[in-house]
Amino acid sequence: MSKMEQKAVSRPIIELSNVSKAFNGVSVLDNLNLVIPKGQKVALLGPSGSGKTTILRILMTLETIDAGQVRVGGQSMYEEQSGVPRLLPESQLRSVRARIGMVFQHFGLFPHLTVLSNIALPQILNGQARKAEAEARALDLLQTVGLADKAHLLPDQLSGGQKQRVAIARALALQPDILLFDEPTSALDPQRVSEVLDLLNVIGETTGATMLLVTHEMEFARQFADRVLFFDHGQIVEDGAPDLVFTNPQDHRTRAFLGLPARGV
Ligand SMILES: Nc1ncnc2c1ncn2[C@@H]1O[C@H](COP(=O)(O)OP(=O)(O)OP(=O)(O)O)[C@@H](O)[C@H]1O
Repeated sequence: MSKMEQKAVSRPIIELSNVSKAFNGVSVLDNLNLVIPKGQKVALLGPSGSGKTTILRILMTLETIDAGQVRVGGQSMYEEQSGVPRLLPESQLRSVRARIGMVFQHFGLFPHLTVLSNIALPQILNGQARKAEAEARALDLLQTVGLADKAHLLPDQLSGGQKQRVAIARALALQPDILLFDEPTSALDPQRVSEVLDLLNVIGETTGATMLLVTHEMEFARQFADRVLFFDHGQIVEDGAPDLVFTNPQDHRTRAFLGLPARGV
């Protein structure tokens, strides 16, 4: 049994059922269905504007859906009112939110806080730890991402790759079992990309977290993912193991995106 098949038999941690979303009347996600088993590492690929980031933002409740349902760990995030999905009240969403961490494309660090405080603060605000405990955990995480010696610097005193590692440490601080990454390598020099890949692999192995990653870098996706999804106009047009999807995609839109000849040519 392949790695992907093994994970496919474990229970789903994320389920999007018939999810639609439009911005200003323009459809971005079109009746989308997606089931992600616990522990899977999924790369989301596809043309710009195809809806990849919107999926991450919906899971973070930074966007709401127009139709359908989203479940995390079996818990629904929406209730239906007059046929329209409404996000559940904050008190009921808290446990879902606590499970999900996101690393944003441009890091999203607080510029006036030290690296250590950037990682400690969410734990304190979340009521997960008091200051001393939060800072001890932040230092541990900085060790994990190889930046223990930068704890007292401000984010602007770090390189892009280092900022990215701080953002990853901050997402890990709340011990989520789902991690979302929006183009984690797009702001980095090419030589830093393999460092991020190594770090994500270490995190995957040590935490067993389910990871969803939006990227435009095919080689990165191939090395990172158990499963690759290609999006086109808000639909998943290809879904499979990286080796299959990159070498022999079935859908003509994926083939065009990858620069492969149409089938039968
Ligand atoms: N808050 C918003 N308001 C209006 N339009 C939006 C909003 N968020 C996203 N969009 C639009 O929705 C579409 C899908 O955006 P999304 O960011 O999900 O695409 P993407 O596949 O991640 O693209 P990229 O690869 O360029 O990041 C785009 O056309 C975008 O302009």
